[in-house]
Amino acid sequence: MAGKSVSAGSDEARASRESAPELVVVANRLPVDLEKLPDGSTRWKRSPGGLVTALEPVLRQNHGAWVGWPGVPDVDVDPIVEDGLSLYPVTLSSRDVTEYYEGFSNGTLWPLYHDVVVKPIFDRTWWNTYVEVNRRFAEETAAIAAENATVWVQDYQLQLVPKMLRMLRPDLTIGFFQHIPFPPIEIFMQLPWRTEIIEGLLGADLVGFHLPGGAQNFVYLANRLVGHPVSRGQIGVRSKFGEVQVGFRTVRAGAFPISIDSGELDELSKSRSIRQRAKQIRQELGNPRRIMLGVDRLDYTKGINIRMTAIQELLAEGRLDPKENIFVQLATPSRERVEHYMHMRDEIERQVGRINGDFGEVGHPVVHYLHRPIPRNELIAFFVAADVMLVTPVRDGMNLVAKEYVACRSDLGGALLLSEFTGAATELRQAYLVNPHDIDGVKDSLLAALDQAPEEGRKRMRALRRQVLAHDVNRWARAFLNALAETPHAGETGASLRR
Ligand SMILES: O=P(O)(O)OC[C@H]1O[C@H](O[C@H]2O[C@H](CO)[C@@H](O)[C@H](O)[C@H]2O)[C@H](O)[C@@H](O)[C@@H]1O
Ligand SMILES: Cc1cn([C@@H]2O[C@H](COP(=O)(O)OP(=O)(O)O)[C@@H](O)[C@H]2O)c(=O)[nH]c1=O
Repeated sequence: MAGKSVSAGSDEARASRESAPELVVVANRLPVDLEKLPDGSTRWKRSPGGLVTALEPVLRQNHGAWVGWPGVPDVDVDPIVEDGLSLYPVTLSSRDVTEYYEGFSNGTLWPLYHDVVVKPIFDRTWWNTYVEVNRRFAEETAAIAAENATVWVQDYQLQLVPKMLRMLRPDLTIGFFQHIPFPPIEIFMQLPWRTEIIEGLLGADLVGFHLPGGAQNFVYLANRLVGHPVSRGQIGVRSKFGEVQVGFRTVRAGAFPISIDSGELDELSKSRSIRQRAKQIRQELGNPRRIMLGVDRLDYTKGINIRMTAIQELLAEGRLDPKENIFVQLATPSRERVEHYMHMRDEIERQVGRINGDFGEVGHPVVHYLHRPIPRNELIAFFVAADVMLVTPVRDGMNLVAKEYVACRSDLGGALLLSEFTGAATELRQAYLVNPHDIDGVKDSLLAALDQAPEEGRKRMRALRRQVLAHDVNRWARAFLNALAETPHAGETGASLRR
């Protein structure tokens, strides 16, 4: 890759930075994945997940650069410029993928940060590779960013990058955003490398979280684990930031709930082609009275098994008629070589088989389950077609799908069943909010959502849409980047710091 062997501080590197990007996003994945086809050729396809959904439009509008992994191991790809967005691929070996991505990121940090919903694995080899790969991302970024550029590092896979990058390029303004929950102190303290992670994050000027609780946990840990003086007081949403004094630098921590391009989705969902496709989907499903929908990466945090259990029990109790109600679960394959994901898939597919075996008829299954990525327009048509959207994670940083469903319901139809344990639940208060651990509560709320009076449904959806349309992804990015630009420079300390 260009710039690879040039040291960040050399004259050559500085000269090439004159036309270099002023805004650089650094994320584990590029917004596109390289796909290897059976004939040996390759093509690019959109990467899964909400991080890409949120950041891609922002970066395109700002003609920025994106540093990330192209999604397959052992490929060396040249930088690409497409539609004003420059992509700088970082190569990961098969071993890196196993130990840094599947191992430390998704076998250690992911379950630890999601309430230890499955047991995290603490493996020193994985940690060492995590450090090594973080260093590579920092070096790649240091080599391409313009003088005094703004660099925005994303998510739990790259928590050491801010500190490493600051050491390589002290001229940069560095932001970090955590897309998954930042866990309660007692849980975080289990991590053998807890101090290194906090120190890594403290390399940033601004550390962002979806919710004030995450920011608060981080500020507390900066004091407890590293002994830095920190500010007191409650952290607000997009306001009232926490502060950590790191030598002469002030690091701020704040809450910035992420969102979607709601205006675009609203428009698209009203288009003739999407409306027609939504109608066709209902027909293809046999024109049932009511369609329930789930849309997720196949991840054990998403509570897909919980909604299946609720539906199964309601059918068994005769409270849900299998002739009138069908459930569509769209599940994108995710992290398929990680053991807990394999178990989850087996469990869900058993549940699908059992429900259809017990309650389906030939040609009329109750559950329609697709295990593949669904293209964006097709997803939008499903959102328009569905009567109740089921979002039941046991823990989720935000959950953009919940917001997307709302943005697509300009007809004020449909109902959103939403777990209290998603970031989205703090904003979408007029959803049917459920505790996913309380199956009876989930069942009752599901029936209430299915049977809601039309006026009640419209009232709820109107309020939900007001929230989602007013708080879009652009507002999120602007709020974060403006706060980053206003971060006090070295020496300008906050008022009330405590050790
Ligand atoms: O890259 P993968 O391992 O395939 O995973 C996909 C993404 O999943 C996670 O998404 C999170 O970010 C969303 C946007 O902020 C948020 O709504 C959701 O609650 C999170 O789970 C992960 O954090 C990303 O890094 C992954 O790319
Ligand atoms: C299943 C599916 C999803 N999408 C899109 O992916 C993101 C998912 O974001 P969310 O915040 O809900 O969760 P994670 O980031 O995965 O943890 C959302 O924009 C979906 O529309 C998709 O494009 N295709 C799919 O099949």
